[in-house]
Amino acid sequence: MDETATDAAVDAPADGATPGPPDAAGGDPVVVGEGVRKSYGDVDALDGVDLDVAAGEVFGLIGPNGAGKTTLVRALTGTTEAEGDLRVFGAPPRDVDPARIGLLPQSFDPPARLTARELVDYYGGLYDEARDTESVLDDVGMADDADAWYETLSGGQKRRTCVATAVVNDPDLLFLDEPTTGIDPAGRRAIHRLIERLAAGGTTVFLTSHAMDEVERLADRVAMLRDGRVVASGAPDRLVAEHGGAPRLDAATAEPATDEVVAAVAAGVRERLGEDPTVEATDEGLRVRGVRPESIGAAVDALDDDGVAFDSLSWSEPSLEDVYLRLTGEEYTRRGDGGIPDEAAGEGRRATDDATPDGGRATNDATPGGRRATDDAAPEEGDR
Ligand SMILES: Nc1ncnc2c1ncn2[C@@H]1O[C@H](COP(=O)(O)OP(=O)(O)OP(=O)(O)O)[C@@H](O)[C@H]1O
Repeated sequence: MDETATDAAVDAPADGATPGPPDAAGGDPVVVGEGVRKSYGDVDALDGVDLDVAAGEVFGLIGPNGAGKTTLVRALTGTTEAEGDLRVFGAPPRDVDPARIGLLPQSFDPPARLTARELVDYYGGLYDEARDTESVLDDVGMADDADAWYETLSGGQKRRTCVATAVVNDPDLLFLDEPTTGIDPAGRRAIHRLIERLAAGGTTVFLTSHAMDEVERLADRVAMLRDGRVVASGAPDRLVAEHGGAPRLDAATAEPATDEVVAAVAAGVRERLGEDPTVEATDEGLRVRGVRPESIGAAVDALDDDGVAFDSLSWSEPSLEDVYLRLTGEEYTRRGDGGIPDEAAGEGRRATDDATPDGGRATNDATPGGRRATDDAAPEEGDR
């Protein structure tokens, strides 16, 4: 667990200079990117990214659709060209021994008329040394379905099989681009356990995911990309402490909360808790921020005092998801003020205001295990 490598907030400087990445703790970083840039036509997919990943670390990369996560993974695995200084095990990505790298691309369509076992066997056969196929299938929860053709597997089973092909060479550095998309909870847990086991064994893991709970659970450090820039990075708990906001009490009310109700509840909470609360109308009802566990009763009493009829109540600590929502400016309340911090609202810039939010592109990811194709010649085509 590396708590020291990167400060909890690293915003790109206004003058465009690219500060050197903070030192990763304990020896040379396995992955280094300094001033990494990549454009597709007018779209700046990466706009000066600095990062470093220490050996044995699980590094989580998060960000909205189109933020540049997959492009960064591709740049770091040598499957696309990018400007800037990129080093993996101290070498340019394309010079790294593929046997040391595992790669699960975001989009990966292996031959459909092979069984899961044959696929893992096939990818394992590309290396001088590979793990035992059966144990890899077992790791991803595919042992029982190993004889089914890939094309007949469910979406989640396919993804598990793809994960298996990415780890069959027992890589030192594993890139997982949204590994659990479409996988059911049991399968997700199996993948999480696998990542934890690999990390415990010394594998460095570079993980992108939209599942904040997954990243919060697995990652030692997280970098958040927005519009091709790192807008925050650090250990998840530090990010939550600095950007997650206050604990909150959510009341689901039958009627939408009017401004009058919001003001009355705010006054009541202020009186009962002795603090200046933030009360907001949400889609579901009301949200009171800054309610500590010992104050939940007083906050509920304040709702009662004002005759707020609620169907349910929930209290929650801030999480990485709150950090994400605040720093992407996606936090939403019905009244629209959302509690979005000024620094988040003004951070970064929209490099691609007119870019399609989901990337709007064909599948063009790399083959797993470091056997590479590039998209540079035909960026819109699939490469598999
Ligand atoms: N091969 C390509 N050709 C043209 N534009 C591309 C290509 N790959 C990515 N882009 C653009 O670069 C930007 C970053 O895309 P990227 O796929 O890296 O984002 P992402 O963070 O991985 O998104 P998502 O969460 O949707 O997977 C997007 O605007 C996308 O449209």
